[in-house]
Amino acid sequence: MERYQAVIIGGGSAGMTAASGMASLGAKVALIEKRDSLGGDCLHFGCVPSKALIKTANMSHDMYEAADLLGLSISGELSFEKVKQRIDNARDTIQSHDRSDRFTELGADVYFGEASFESDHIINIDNETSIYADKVVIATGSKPVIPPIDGIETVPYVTNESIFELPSLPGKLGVIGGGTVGLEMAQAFSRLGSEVTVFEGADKLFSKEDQDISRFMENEISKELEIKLNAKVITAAYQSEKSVLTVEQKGQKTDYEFDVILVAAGRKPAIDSLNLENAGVEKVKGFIHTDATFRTSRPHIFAVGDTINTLPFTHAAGEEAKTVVSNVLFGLRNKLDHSNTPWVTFTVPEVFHLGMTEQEAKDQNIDYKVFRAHLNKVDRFITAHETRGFVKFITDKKGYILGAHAAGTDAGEWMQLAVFAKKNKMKVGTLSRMVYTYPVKAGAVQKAADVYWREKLFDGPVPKLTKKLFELKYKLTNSGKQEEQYEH
Ligand SMILES: Cc1cc2nc3c(=O)[nH]c(=O)nc-3n(C[C@H](O)[C@H](O)[C@H](O)COP(=O)(O)OP(=O)(O)OC[C@H]3O[C@@H](n4cnc5c(N)ncnc54)[C@H](O)[C@@H]3O)c2cc1C
Ligand SMILES: NC(=O)c1ccc[n+]([C@@H]2O[C@H](COP(=O)([O-])OP(=O)(O)OC[C@H]3O[C@@H](n4cnc5c(N)ncnc54)[C@H](O)[C@@H]3O)[C@@H](O)[C@H]2O)c1
Repeated sequence: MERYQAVIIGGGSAGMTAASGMASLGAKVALIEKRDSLGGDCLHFGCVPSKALIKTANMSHDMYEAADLLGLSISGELSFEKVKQRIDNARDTIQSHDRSDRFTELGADVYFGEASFESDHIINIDNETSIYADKVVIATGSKPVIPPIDGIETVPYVTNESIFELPSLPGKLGVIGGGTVGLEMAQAFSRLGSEVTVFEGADKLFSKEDQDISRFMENEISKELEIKLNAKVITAAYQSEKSVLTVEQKGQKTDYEFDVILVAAGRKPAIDSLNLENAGVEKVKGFIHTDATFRTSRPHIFAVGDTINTLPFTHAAGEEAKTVVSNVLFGLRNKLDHSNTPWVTFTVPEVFHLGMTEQEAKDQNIDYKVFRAHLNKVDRFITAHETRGFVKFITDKKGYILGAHAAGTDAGEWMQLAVFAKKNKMKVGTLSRMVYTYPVKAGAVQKAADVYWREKLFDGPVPKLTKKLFELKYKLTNSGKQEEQYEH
């Protein structure tokens, strides 16, 4: 039986990072992936295809808007095949960076097959091969939750795993779940020309965001999409090649007919087939339970990424995997908390989230301050006619950043400044005292940060003191001059 210092199960964002880190340090490593290529959900069914779709949909939407605005006309029909080609092209280009030979060149052995625990140190691959692992990293990611809706199995619904393979653009698309996946997809399909309705069980959208952001975004998104809140999908049926959802809202039941249904009702860890019980690895609320060093209930077995209950994002999975490398190989106890890990929702406008929301600051009885700027006061956004949105910083009393939130065009790009400042324990005022090129979108960050100095300099005791000082100086200078005048 082949023996390894570390076996990594799952060749997605987390698994690939852990495997390349460990192999680069010279450890004998195996990486096991159940699909026939590496890359994981992010590459095949998640971030990459969805962002390629969103960009393409926005191009189409902006083109029609521009034509309208400039008196041009557009002819021809959108080719969904071409949309899919752009998605495939982006996927293929990134896939080439995630080739398995990149890992074999680093010295790792890559196995393609489904892994499960035979015992706490023996990993079985496809019921054929068994390998010995001194240490194990579980990085098997997550999969879509299919809610218990009567008849859902009779409907040919799609999830994020199949939506990018649709043969044609759906005329009418019903989306179950108004979370990140649901809204990003719903807006993109709507912008390509589908008629989209989103059914969200909760009473609001963007529920993890700061309340100002969620209220603003709910309003923005509702301008483009049909949103049904507090909507409970009770039954699903397939009739005459249409999917019919019966939805209960405010005690009333209504039937809606769609060409395609997207189920985007959340995700759960993909750990069912791992036989965790053979290794004694414990779960809590369906996630693998770990400590802050990513050790599970069995200290030689680690878990990272979407299998654990932290932040379900690619960059979070990657950072967890980096942290775990030295913990696995050198027995260190490096920890990672996600207080400086941002996330972005790639709707239009884009939403950026870092750290505490205002409500969280209130709940923790923190004496906080808020600094904000609206994009309609920022020249770059005014010149681009993209003034929908705002920036909001939440700081402690002294101005140290606790949270940073924004909605606006490309907010995910220009708000990265806030991550640097927060991680390096800077006051929000620091973001004011640097020279920004004029005019850039990051000017919104400066505008919000400027408020810190305005309050400090102009609302505090300083202006009173300087006023007195200037009055005194004026008197002294001018009283001499007046006497001189009288003498003449
Ligand atoms: C539609 C969509 C869009 C998203 N967009 C973004 C985004 O823009 N930005 C962002 O940060 N995050 C985004 N995410 C989230 C992101 O995809 C995940 O957080 C990330 O992929 C998690 O990485 P991971 O390594 O934990 O899991 P994955 O990347 O899913 O990798 C897990 C791998 O393990 C393999 N595997 C599973 N079981 C086994 C087994 N038994 N044996 C062997 N291999 C196994 C799987 O095949 C998979 O390749 C998106 C998710 C979705 C669904
Ligand atoms: N831009 C990004 O970084 C990005 C993009 C997409 C996904 N993701 C990640 O993927 C994760 C999963 O996304 P998701 O949108 O599937 O999950 P989610 O948890 O964000 O949203 C699921 C939504 O579905 C609703 N819901 C659940 N069951 C329902 C039902 N029966 N009827 C109506 N509504 C129902 C929930 O109330 C919730 O609002 C996210 O947490 C996110 O971390 C990230």
